Amino acid sequence: MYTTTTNILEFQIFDVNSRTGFMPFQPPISRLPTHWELWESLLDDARREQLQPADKLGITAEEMARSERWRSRVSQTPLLSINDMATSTVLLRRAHLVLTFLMHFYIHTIPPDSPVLIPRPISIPILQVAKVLDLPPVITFSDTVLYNWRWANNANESDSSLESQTLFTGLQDEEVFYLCSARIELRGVDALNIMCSVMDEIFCGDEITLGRLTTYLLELSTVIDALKSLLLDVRKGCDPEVYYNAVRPWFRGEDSDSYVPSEERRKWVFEGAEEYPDLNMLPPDRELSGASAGQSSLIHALDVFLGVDHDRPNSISYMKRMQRYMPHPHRCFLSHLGKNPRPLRDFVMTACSEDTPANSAMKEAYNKAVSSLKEFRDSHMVIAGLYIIGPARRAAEALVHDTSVSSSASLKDRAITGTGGTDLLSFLKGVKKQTVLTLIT
Ligand code: HEM
Repeated sequence: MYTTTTNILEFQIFDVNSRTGFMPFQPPISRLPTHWELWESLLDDARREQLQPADKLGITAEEMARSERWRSRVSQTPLLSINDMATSTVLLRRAHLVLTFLMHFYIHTIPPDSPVLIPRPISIPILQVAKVLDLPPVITFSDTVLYNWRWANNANESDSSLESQTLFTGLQDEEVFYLCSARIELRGVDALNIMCSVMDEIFCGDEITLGRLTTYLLELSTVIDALKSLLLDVRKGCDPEVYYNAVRPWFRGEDSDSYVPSEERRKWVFEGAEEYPDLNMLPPDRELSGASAGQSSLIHALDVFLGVDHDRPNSISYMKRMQRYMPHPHRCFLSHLGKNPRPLRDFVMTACSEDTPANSAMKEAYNKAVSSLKEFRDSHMVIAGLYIIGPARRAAEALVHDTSVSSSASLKDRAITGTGGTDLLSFLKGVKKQTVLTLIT
């Protein structure tokens, strides 16, 4: 039997809140209880000591030595049990955040020519926590954004008073970057509620449905326009060079150095994982991508709802892959939304077979919402150019002029030819093209 996806109770099943959307209604905890204090204090140390990524251009011997001392402390930390948190989602989420921040500090401070071996005090608990949460053992959008905020100074619940809880660098640029996404998630709640109303309307399908649908779709377009403005606001406090050179390096995944051939990329080895065969929750292809707002369930929900199809015939699409990095209930929400037996686009197409003013108005409103999503993606491409492609080119040029022995000739060649810029642009263009193809002509 058809059940509507739309009421608040169903939202709750999928851990979606009618006021905060994919962000939890209560701010996440900012520190684990004393039993796991060792993890929190190692993270405090990493930030206090301002550890630097080992491949930072011009890193000093003193900075490398400081990182090495910190890594040695991590390796000597006792292995803490997660048994006492296994039934608490709130604790598990903070544990995933703390352990993945520790893990990324650990990995990215290892000299570029040394293997990546994640020591047991981190590898075992992160695999255990990731298994219970059904998340990969790598930093995700949920760690940096969804479960990483609080209201500033206990202020009112207004999105302008948000703060991040945990940062790699302590820089304002990093916080602005995370909060840009957080504000989009909160503003997007209106879009989720409109989706509910639209689906209810289609379900009822009475005479005044078309008029109401038209109004809702125009509202949706306005909300998506607001998301675009919030995205562009990232430029107000996040400097592109700082983002690219100081912030982004920390949340790179195993596959992030796209200019390095995959067979030459360093594998991340989780020490002791073979002793826990039931922990084998890594995706079959061992993919461990870094955190990305491409993992935002909100944008995926807009795609699914409007009928933007990213699926590919013979391979799993980027968007599908990113869903593995979303909290399990949100992944289920998207899947549920995708199974809606009365998809909006089909409904509009069917209605449009009959040429009436009401049908035309609805089609126009639908196309306006899709166009707003396309324009969001246009702006996103501008941002990607500003924050990644430009700084990547400049970093590659600096590397070429770097005379230090640490930068090998082949690395310099690769960096200049393959900053990922061409791939990135053609990928983002492809996603945009799918959005444009969704318009109903
Ligand atoms: C400075 C800000 C941003 C930069 C530099 C940036 C960069 C990128 C990059 C490089 C990708 C390609 C895939 C990847 O590496 O994961 C990507 C994909 C994506 N990003 Fe962003 N992004 C930013 C902000 C955002 C925000 C705030 C959102 C929305 C919450 C967002 C949503 C997406 C989505 C949905 C994709 C998948 C492709 C698409 O749907 O067009 N991004 N982003």
